[in-house]
Amino acid sequence: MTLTHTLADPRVETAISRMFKLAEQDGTAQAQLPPGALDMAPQALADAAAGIYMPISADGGKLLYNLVRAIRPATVVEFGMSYGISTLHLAAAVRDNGTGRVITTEMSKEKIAAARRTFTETGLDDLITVLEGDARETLADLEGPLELVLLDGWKDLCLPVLRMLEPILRPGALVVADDIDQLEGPMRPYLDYVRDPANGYQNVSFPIEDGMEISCRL
Ligand SMILES: C[S@@+](CC[C@H](N)C(=O)[O-])C[C@H]1O[C@@H](n2cnc3c(N)ncnc32)[C@H](O)[C@@H]1O
Repeated sequence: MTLTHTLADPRVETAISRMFKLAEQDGTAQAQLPPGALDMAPQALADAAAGIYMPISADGGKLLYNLVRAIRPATVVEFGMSYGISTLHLAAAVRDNGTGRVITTEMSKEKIAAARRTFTETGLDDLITVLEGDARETLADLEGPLELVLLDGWKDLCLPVLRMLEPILRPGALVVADDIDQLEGPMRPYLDYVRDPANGYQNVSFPIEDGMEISCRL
């Protein structure tokens, strides 16, 4: 007997491959960012980077799918949706769990419009709530407990967003942060925080492409 899963659903597989293919042009789009773009305010940077996918890696997506399958969270929260590649992996796992939902956040209107179309095309839209605007505001009143959080927005905001969600993380919750190798500089305050035993996390750096830090709330 062959068991199947939602990542193998042709609608989902096609959308993910299409977006990974388009993301191969990220380097060209990135070169068009104005000088000093990384010093821009979060919204201005999001608007300037609207053409850039910046996705998790293919293996990172599979890891997220497996984590969600194993944990069976009632709510998955994502900081930084972009065009929704990671969101589709999370939602596919929620679909296969038969329970749960994904709450994701994005501040680029262009990306939100495109991602909504993709979520509808893939039939996963009923599981995904897109919160539009700055995650530091849109996630501020979220109700817990949270069992799985993906942090993939602007790197300097990962720590503030984690600190905001920390009171509603349930013991054993996993927090996954992407790009810890490639963007080690901007991620430094976040990594220093979660790796300090005084702050209540058990960590592992997972060697997938640009590196993912997986932190378990104690
Ligand atoms: C690295 S990309 C996310 C990639 C996505 N997780 C994926 O795998 O396809 C980061 C995204 O986070 C968004 N973002 C950054 N800071 C944000 C904030 N404060 N609130 C909401 N979205 C934010 C950016 O606009 C950008 O699209």
